Amino acid sequence: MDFMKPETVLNLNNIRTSLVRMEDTIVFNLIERSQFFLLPSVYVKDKYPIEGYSGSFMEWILLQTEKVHSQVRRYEAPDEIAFFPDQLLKPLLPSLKYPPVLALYSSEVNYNQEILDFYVKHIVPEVSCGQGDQEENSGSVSVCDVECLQALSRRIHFGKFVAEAKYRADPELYDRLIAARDVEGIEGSITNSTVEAMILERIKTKCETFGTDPSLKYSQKQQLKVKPELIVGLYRDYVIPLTKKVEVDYLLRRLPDNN
Ligand SMILES: C=C(O[C@@H]1C=C(C(=O)O)C=C[C@H]1O)C(=O)O
Repeated sequence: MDFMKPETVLNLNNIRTSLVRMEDTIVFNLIERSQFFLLPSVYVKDKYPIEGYSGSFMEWILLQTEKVHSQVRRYEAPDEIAFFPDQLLKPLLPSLKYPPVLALYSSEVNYNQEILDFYVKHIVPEVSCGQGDQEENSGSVSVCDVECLQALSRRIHFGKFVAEAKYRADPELYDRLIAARDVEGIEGSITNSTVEAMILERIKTKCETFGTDPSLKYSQKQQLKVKPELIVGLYRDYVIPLTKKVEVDYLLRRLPDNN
């Protein structure tokens, strides 16, 4: 997606194509995480004492990753939103002048804390290969978790582009729904059940495809690396509902004069 071209960025078909591509990243990252045990220690606050820091080891790695990535201006991009926006560093690279596509308040629509919570509480226990706290994997698991979280965050917050594209397609409708604070009306208007069903079916196929070793003969029964119904369930119960929450939140503030 070329974020320098507003007409490209706000084309709903282009946005949906980007969301399809993000499925690959999310499925592959969750397959990676499925190699490891639960490792609850990396999620326990102050389990690993770090001077001047209070929090879990995994969140420390996430914070340090965001600091490094902010220095290559990752969080200047409109499709990237940090888990620790107040602790980012000044970019070392010159700023890119992204054309304004989203509303000025867009960066305030940040669901990363909710994403972090459901990832640790619901996704890790389901995706990890079993109970276990092998300390030697603490670093690998934390790095893997950061990849998963960043991919989920980008996908869910892409809902802002979906919302902006839908608003521009029918500003009168949304101005009326927003003025009436009709949350249900907005939810109903942004929901496309056909697209959602296609996404869940495609996720199932991708898990079955990416989760097998193509070099093995079909006759050899293969243990899938990750249960397709598990990732489908995560998309159905968390990823899509959170994306829609982002859309609704973004739209509830999207009045004609605040773009
Ligand atoms: C993203 C869109 O908006 C909604 C959210 C979807 C999702 O999170 O996958 C899919 C369809 C819609 O219900 C869209 O219309 O493509």
